[in-house]
Amino acid sequence: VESVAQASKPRIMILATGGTIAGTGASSVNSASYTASKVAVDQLIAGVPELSRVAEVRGEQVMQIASESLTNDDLLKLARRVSVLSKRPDVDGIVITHGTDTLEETAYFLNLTVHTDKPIVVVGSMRPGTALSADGALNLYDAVSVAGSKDARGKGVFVTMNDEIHAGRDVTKMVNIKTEAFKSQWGPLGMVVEGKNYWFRAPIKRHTTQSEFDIDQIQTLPKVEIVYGYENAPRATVDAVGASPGIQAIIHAGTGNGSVANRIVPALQELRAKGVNVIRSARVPAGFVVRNAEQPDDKYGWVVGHDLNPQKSRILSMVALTKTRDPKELQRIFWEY
Ligand SMILES: NC(=O)CC[C@H](N)C(=O)O
Repeated sequence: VESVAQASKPRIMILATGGTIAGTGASSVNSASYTASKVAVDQLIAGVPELSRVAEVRGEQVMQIASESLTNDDLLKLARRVSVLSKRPDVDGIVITHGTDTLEETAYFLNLTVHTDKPIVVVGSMRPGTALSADGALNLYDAVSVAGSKDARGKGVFVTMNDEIHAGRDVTKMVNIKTEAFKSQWGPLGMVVEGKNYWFRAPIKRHTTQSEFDIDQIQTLPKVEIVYGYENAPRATVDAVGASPGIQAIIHAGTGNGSVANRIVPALQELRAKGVNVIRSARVPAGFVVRNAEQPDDKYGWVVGHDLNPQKSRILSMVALTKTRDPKELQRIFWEY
């Protein structure tokens, strides 16, 4: 009877990439100063024996880095591994442990490019495992329970932090220091309590199996950079970034409703004339950029980033540019994903 019960448990792969969830501090009171990306995946799993209550887990160390140092090559490597594992009949779901600083970018990239119905959950922590009230163990337990849940199938990529289940597309790191670091402006999808999932909503934007993008067909990612808007910002920054060899799009992290300083508008227009796409996003952490408000996007051939923040706008632009450089098509993609 015991072995039958064992066999019926979902089989979850845990891919470890580093971050605070794999961090260690000098003492239990070091919640903020510690070294990230130290603990190996087997040790992480051994530290949470409760995982065996909800799943049969296996671990794999894909990399061991702080997420602020993640490159496009790292992202492609991780996504390809997730894609391969998601096709295996002995894998029911995938959990990725990750540093929290750029976790939202990785989660959105996987959401856009991995073709699977199987749950993929990206998870991190705000305190290292050595700290008082460390949050990584419960976050990981929650992630594994979501990855093994039938209710989570076909809903794209998730992030589980602080008992909440967030859509990888919507979630962003809003607060540093605190364990309630991750928020979605449209709300979380659900919660995990004692390993049980409670769902309240589902994502509406295209993802995973419904996506026109597929990691198995993406060889490289085009260069897309971000420039920040602020009082007295010079056009020289835009010019310098625009002169970067091979650049295909520039994300303008504008003020307010994606507004652009009068001295920067001509710099962006010149780049557009050279074939570089201009995406208007905003530095404001919530709301969304309205097309043709603040700037005449139709007239300039610019694209608006919808409700995606600058870093997520960069992820979607890179993925979209693997298929098209037409700003009308790019805008359609920004509405749909
Ligand atoms: N809380 C964290 O995971 C931050 C640690 C590190 N800066 C990273 O993003 O990997």
